[in-house]
Amino acid sequence: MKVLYLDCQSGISGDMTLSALIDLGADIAYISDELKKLPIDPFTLNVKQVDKRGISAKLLDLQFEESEGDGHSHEHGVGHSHGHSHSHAHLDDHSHDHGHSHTHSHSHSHSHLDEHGHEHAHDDGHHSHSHRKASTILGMIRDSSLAPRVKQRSLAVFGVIAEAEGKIHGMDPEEVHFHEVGGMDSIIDIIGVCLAIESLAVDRIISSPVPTGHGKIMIAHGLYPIPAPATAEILKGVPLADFHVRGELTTPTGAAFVKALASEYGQLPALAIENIGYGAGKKNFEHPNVIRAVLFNEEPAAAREKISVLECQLDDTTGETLGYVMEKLLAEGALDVYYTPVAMKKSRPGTLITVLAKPEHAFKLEDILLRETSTFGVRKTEWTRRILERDFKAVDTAYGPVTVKVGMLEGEILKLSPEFEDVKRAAISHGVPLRDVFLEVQKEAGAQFGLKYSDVGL
Ligand SMILES: O=C([S-])c1cc(C(=O)S)c[n+]([C@@H]2O[C@H](COP(=O)(O)O)[C@@H](O)[C@H]2O)c1
Ligand code: NI
Repeated sequence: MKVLYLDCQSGISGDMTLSALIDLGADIAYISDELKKLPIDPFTLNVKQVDKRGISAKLLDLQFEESEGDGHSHEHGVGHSHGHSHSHAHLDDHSHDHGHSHTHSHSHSHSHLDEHGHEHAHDDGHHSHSHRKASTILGMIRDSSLAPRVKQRSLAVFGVIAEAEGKIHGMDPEEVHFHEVGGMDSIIDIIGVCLAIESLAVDRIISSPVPTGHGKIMIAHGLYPIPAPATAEILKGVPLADFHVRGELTTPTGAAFVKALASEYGQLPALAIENIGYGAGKKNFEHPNVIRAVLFNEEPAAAREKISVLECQLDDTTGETLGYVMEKLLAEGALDVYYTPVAMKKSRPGTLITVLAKPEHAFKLEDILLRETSTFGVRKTEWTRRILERDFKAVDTAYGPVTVKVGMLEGEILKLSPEFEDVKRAAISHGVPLRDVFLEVQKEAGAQFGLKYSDVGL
């Protein structure tokens, strides 16, 4: 299973991410071809190699083809309901960290209010560009021929942005009219990233903590704080990085990737790296302004799981209490509990209590140790364990049905283990030795699963 780690040490934006994934090996022709099936402006998608403080990285080179006659390169294929000719749609037209280079001849003034032509749109707090209404973009994605996971991921990203914009502007998310974030570039960045993820066959995404940058940014709405309100809204629940740089490091689109696509936040996973890609931001800082995309190949997910290990040792607890505590821990969901005799300080013999638990049960089990034993503290460590896939099958025997636990490695049956309580019940009810029932289950289970007796772990 492929795992993608987004190392956002200099923040994250749409074009940086797309560049990094292309650098990582995503098929640019596939991305471009799939995007061209959508009703969007004609474009060419390229990347060029740039140097960002000594790191060679890909920079997105997205060019829109000029349309004849109107001097306006963007016909806004999504919706096309507006007749006015202001040139507003492109989110990279302002000074924040975007790598798109445009070749259109019409003059983008680089004064945001003007170039986005949005002043009119804000008179009543609503916007008239139906081509950038959230519901129109979401509809276009739903009606497209994009692969199911590409659709699902793109909808999730746009959904997160629409929710945030809706909250900021006090509107229904479906009715939100994107400005910068709704431009053709953004549509290409967002769906392009989802296509790139598909091209790399990524199943799981982890993101580093995210630095936002600080200061002010001029956008269509005016002079806004950094992080922009939409970015801040989207980043709720995402750990921020303790790295403070003047300027916008993370944009709403970048934040939305992290929020909608990553299932975990944290450090690089403890896996072998397969490949690394660097995507450049447009700005230059004292640090390399790049995002690093790292690809891992993980063992099949089912084969390894996380467990919590709880420990404490006691030198003043009775055997009666220890017996009671073990039963209680198991009843409350511990996977296993075991006691190890230990020699403790002051020459005292003691008992080390070890509890294996699912991470979600750890807190409750710690409570039991703290309340029911004399300990003043509990240690917790996180382990992973590789386990066989398992299934439970009923096997008919001369002593009635007995449940057998089947252990498999990549589909191959390695172990058949009769459930002890079933065997015990059958032995008692038939008045036969436990061993006779075991041997009978061994014979029947071996025959049912086509294993030799010697392969049946009885
Ligand atoms: O377009 C809109 S409404 C918009 C809102 C906000 C808010 O925070 S609200 C911020 N921005 C700025 O647009 C650019 C583009 O962001 P991308 O995610 O499309 O790269 C960025 O500078 C945002 O701060 C736009
Ligand atoms: Ni607005």
